[in-house]
Amino acid sequence: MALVTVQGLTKIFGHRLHPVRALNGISFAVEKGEFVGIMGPSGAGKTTLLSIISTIDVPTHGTVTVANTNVTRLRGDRLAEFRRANLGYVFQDFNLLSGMTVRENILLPLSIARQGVADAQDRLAAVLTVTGLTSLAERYPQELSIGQQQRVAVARALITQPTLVFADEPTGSLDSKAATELLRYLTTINQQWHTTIMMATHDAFTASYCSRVIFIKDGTLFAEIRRSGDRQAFFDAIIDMQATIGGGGHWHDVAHQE
Ligand SMILES: Nc1ncnc2c1ncn2[C@@H]1O[C@H](COP(=O)(O)OP(=O)(O)OP(=O)(O)O)[C@@H](O)[C@H]1O
Repeated sequence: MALVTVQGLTKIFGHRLHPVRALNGISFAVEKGEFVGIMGPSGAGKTTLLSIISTIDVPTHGTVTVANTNVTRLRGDRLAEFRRANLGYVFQDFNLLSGMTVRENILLPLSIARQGVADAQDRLAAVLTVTGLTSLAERYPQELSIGQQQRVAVARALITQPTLVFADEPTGSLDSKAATELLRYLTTINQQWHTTIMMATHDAFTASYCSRVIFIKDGTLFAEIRRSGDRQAFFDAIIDMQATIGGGGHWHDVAHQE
């Protein structure tokens, strides 16, 4: 049973006379426990796709089902409740609050959702461990490296124990060492907690940590590759696919070194 089903998704932006078709009838499914990368040239529709699946935007046509709920139909309180119960968000500009410690930033989503305090402390200990932040819990964001700040954003996304985590260019502002570290933590979360992750990225190295990469071009599904062997072989396959998809797109494909 798929956790996410995307069916005939179309998004048209702009004025009737100058429409921009960002998504063009795209369909695919994601199983529970997958770590899925979304790649494609600049303007292919990656952010638009992730925004609609994550309920931040609505499609012009088509449906998205997450955990048996048609999320494209949800509005108001029911949408807010669905997000709180099921979804976690990690973005490139991670928006930590500078007046709050790491611990307070991570706990913030729970105070909004009014979870019991005893449970919150258990969850806090678990997410601090899985993101390697236990010793930094009482620091303020500005006392951390950029990579550590991004891990706080991941911990904050995980504190509600979401079924599905969305990451849009999560390594975009990190150097290669911090990116590698973050990707290792995301892999641990995916493998130990079975959290399903959907991640948009330009970067083949980043995508090589996924279990499957979906390539989109001009708002439609171009190809997909599954990781079967080691990460280096998967990285090479991703680079080959980027060359194949090529065609007028712009890749920011600076390979990271481990
Ligand atoms: N709010 C908007 N209004 C009009 N056009 C938009 C809007 N958002 C996106 N688009 C257009 O839709 C298309 C897909 O954009 P999107 O941001 O989803 O691509 P992307 O694959 O994430 O690109 P990038 O890799 O450059 O971030 C582009 O042609 C873009 O210009």
